[in-house]
Amino acid sequence: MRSEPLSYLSSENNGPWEIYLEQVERVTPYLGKLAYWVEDLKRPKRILVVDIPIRMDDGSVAHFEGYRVHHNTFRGPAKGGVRYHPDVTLSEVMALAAWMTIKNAAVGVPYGGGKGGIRVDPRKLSTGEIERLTRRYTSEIGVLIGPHKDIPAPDVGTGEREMGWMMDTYSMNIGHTTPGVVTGKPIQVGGSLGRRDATGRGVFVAAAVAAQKLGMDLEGARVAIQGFGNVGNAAARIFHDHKARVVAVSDVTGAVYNEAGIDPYDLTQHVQATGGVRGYPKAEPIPAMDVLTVPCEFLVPAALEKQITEANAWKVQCKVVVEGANGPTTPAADDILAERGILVVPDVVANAGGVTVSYFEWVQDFNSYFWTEAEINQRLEQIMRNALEAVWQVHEERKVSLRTATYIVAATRVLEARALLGLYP
Ligand SMILES: NC(=O)C1=CN([C@@H]2O[C@H](COP(=O)(O)OP(=O)(O)OC[C@H]3O[C@@H](n4cnc5c(N)ncnc54)[C@H](O)[C@@H]3O)[C@@H](O)[C@H]2O)C=CC1
Ligand SMILES: O=C(O)CCC(=O)C(=O)O
Repeated sequence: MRSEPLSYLSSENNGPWEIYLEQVERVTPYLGKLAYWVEDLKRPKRILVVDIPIRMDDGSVAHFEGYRVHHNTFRGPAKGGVRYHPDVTLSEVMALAAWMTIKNAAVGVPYGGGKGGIRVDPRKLSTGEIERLTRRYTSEIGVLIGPHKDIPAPDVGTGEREMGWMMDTYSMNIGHTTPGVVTGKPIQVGGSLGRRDATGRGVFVAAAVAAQKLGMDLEGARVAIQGFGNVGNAAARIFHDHKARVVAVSDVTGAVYNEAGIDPYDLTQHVQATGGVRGYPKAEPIPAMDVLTVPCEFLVPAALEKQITEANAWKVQCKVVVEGANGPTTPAADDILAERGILVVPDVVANAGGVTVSYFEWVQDFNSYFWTEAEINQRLEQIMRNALEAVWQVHEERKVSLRTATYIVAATRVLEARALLGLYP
């Protein structure tokens, strides 16, 4: 099948979208007849770029650039988070949307893939400005979102608060309360118990499965975590609750290290009081990027893309990388880690706990009947374990990395759906 390069992409090389395309290249030889359809994975279904003008507190008007991308909808409505970060680009949102397609198929939730974002540093805006930005963005992307079309959720720089505003704006615009339009909302307006910690909990389950497969003990295992937001913080607490030893943590303010272990609950209090991990008195400061290369059993990148690269992969000293972030490891780094015998549990299954509980939230919203936190956590763990077992089986049978194994499982599901929807050769 012929394919021309996408004309609307910038000349960016080695950006997240190129990383995703390389991952698709790597899975293609394993897709058999379904490879006929692989072009579908390389093209987002639709892209919306919006201008978001808002009134600033000083009376001026500022314009922000926002995006919503539907990568694929063969298996269900688009689904994926919304990122507020100054470096957000269309290429990045396209990749994040595509990773959602793969992830949702890998864990078997009935969604395609979508993602959104705004090029903004929310730390430089007041609460009122963020609220106006969120509401205007929601209205601007209103043509794409809806409980049966596309269901946004939190990502970097957004959380329950923004999801509440998004739900309210959408509900006002269509004239009735619509909790199912977003997930990751506050519990009081239709959110789900367990969603807040779900991604970190899923990361822990992925680490536990890896530990069992490799015959490692979780108790006392050293864990280093890059990023101490929704994902990194929950992962740190859950590892700690299971007697693993969190030895290093970083965030945008810096990194801290303590060989004897850091109590993430105590560190959270410090972060709440001071705005970041920097200056935490019960650990020593280290250079921010060293969090990726300290000696440990489990390394959890839980911040941004392209953190483990050709430049530092040879310095990584863990046994297992469990990707909490989306796209933290480049394909070249993947190869270096594999050569060095370091196992990578890839983002598209390791961090799928968030969207899995988002799925539970969506189902609960439709039924207006809410489950207990114990039910949520038990079902989450079951889905994660089933997905990881399926991926591991392919990894062992086909002798491919866990990432390619996950892509084999997921791309097969997406492209089988494609074939069943028509145009079969
Ligand atoms: N929130 C969710 O449910 C899910 C998030 N993810 C992914 O997990 C990653 C983190 O997302 P969240 O925790 O939701 O974001 P967040 O906004 O809650 O936290 C991000 C954290 O990363 C830190 N950070 C930013 N730049 C950094 C840098 N250069 N070095 C070290 N730390 C840095 C921030 O200070 C903050 O602690 C992203 O890749 C996101 O796409 C994946 C699945 C679900
Ligand atoms: O909960 C969701 O719907 C999506 C979360 C997300 O953006 C992700 O998994 O990267």
